[in-house]
Amino acid sequence: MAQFKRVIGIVTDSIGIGEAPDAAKFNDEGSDTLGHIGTFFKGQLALPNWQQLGLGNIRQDQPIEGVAPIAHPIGYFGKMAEISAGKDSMDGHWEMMGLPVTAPLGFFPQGFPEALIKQIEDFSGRKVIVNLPYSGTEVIAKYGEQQLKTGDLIVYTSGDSVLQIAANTAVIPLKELYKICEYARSITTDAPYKIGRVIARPYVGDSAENFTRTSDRHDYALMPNAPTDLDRLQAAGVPTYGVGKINDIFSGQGLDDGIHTVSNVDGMNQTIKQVKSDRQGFIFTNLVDFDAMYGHRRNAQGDGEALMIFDQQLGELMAAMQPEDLLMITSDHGNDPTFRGTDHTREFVPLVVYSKSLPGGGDLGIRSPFADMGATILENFGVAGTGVGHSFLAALK
Ligand SMILES: O=P(O)(O)O[C@H]1O[C@H](CO)[C@@H](O)[C@H]1O
Ligand SMILES: [Mn+2]
Ligand SMILES: [Mn+2]
Repeated sequence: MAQFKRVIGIVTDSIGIGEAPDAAKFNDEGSDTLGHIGTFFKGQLALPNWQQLGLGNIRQDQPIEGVAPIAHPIGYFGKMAEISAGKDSMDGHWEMMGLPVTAPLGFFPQGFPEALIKQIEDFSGRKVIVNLPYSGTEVIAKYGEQQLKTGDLIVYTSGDSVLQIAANTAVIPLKELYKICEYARSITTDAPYKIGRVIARPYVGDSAENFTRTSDRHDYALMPNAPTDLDRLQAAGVPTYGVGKINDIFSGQGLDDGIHTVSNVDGMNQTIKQVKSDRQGFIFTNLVDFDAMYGHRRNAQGDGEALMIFDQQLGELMAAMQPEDLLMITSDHGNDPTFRGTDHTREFVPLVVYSKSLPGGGDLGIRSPFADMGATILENFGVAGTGVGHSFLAALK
């Protein structure tokens, strides 16, 4: 018998809580997404619901401005350290579900090899331009007008193992962009490429002043190379449901069902809707706006505002929860909006856990790997794991 009938896992994408022990390896010493957003807001960051659950108690020694530790948190709190070789969403989410990505994926900081570009050109009949690491909004601001005239493909990468193709849908229709990305995915899964994700980046607009990316972004991740905890849950008959980009990150593996979303607000509304329904099992939600709209854009104001909106919706979610529900909120990596560059940052991620049927107040300490989350969910549903993570179910008392 499951202790909790439902588990709701929410990933606030890219909200780290201070440099990880191995941050130096990533040149990310000093990064601190939540801490620096707090400082930026000069005490005006207010996350009362998350704080009630224990968010501020994770960092008693170095409090987050506006999110002080409280005497009696109603949830359990801790932070998690990643062991995967990369600091991308795929690494983070797979690791949460018991599959750390230990073999490094392909990185092409100087751009992709000519041979690969040529294959994409031959397949698409379009020329490839840029082929360098770039911020996705900057690359379309700079090359979008050229693309409008020529129909060339804007290929770019980042500090992650990603091949991204930006296309103005007025000259490269969405369906065509997806086809090209599917092709690019099919030729980059193995060595020497082994690219974590191919990402379709459609946008609209007729000049650099108004180019806007659309929510038709599509991520083509590598297939998990081994079963994840999602597969184990599914095989045991525990229903699994993904909200937001969860389905893309796992290439649908181990997910019975799910829904794509257009924003954080939509993602939370969809999650609340499921919680209010008679859905059972595991609901896994990713909220990507923190990352795509604010973290990579180094927009601390926007990031903090989005956190406060999330917190209000968290209040709604908590109100909708039943006593037999267990909520876990964590993140997949950092993306400090005050840090140099525009890439993810190697940080601890916050972990808070809550159920109406539990007294709360417990310190879960530092958990590593992220797979402790999946191990806890498996133990709850009585499903065997591989021993990669360590369940903290017994600490929830
Ligand atoms: O700058 P944009 O296009 O948002 O891309 C960012 O989004 C990618 C996927 O999260 C990251 O690797 C980074 O490149
Ligand atoms: Mn992410
Ligand atoms: Mn990102």
